[in-house]
Amino acid sequence: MSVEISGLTKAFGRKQVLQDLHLSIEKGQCYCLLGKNGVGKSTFLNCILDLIKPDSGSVSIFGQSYAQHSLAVKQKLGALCEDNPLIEEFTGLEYLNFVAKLYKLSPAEAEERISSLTNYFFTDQESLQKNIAGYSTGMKKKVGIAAAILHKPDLLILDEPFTGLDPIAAQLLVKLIRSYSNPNRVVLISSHDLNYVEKVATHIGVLNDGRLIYNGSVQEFTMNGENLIDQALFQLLLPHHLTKESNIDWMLN
Ligand SMILES: Nc1ncnc2c1ncn2[C@@H]1O[C@H](COP(=O)(O)OP(=O)(O)OP(=O)(O)O)[C@@H](O)[C@H]1O
Repeated sequence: MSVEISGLTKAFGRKQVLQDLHLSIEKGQCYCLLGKNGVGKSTFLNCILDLIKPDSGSVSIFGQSYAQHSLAVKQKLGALCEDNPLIEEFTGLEYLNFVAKLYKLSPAEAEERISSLTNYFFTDQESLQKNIAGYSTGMKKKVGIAAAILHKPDLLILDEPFTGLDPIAAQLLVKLIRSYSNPNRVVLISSHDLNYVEKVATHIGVLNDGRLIYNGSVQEFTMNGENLIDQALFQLLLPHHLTKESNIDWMLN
């Protein structure tokens, strides 16, 4: 059983963002979705999360669909969305305890998991006692990631998880994603931070013009490590760019 996406299509007005997209992600994979700005990565993840209704197509998560098993499916997934909505009037700790209650964690489980995640991610524990409204973007992101992972979801979806994190926090997140990945779970990430993608991905998907123009293992994508992921991506998306005449010479002098 895996995450199966079949024939997913979505347009906003006249803009066709996703076109008949098919994808199967197996348990054990850390699948990283790449592509240029505005190509539809967040739209795709939001369709998988049932936050956006596709125009057509279906999503099945470990054999279950939202139409038939909405609650059961939602209990199996955890997500960091791109806009990372939190309850800003709460403190970081209040918010995490609130999420723990939503997922019906016992008080002991909640306490253990929240304290381990906050100790892991936050050097400044005092800030967790303050309202989220005053947090920096990176601090909010760390709270969002902790909230997504608290109930140990089988499917963890992280939209741009590295953006806004300082290099220390980003490295900690790499370690956390690697520890979290196991043969019974699926991790699905959208990211532009290819240095970090390189460290966590087992599989790569490249979205362009509404379709997946690449879907396969990292080894295949990088030709067994001959290329870095950014080189492979550049070759795929802009093969002629490097040889084209530069039109930015005006800024040289
Ligand atoms: N609610 C919406 N209404 C209208 N257009 C939308 C909406 N959401 C997204 N779009 C459009 O759909 C396209 C895909 O947006 P999306 O945010 O999915 O791209 P992305 O690949 O995640 O981009 P980025 O890498 O910049 O975050 C864009 O052209 C965007 O303007």
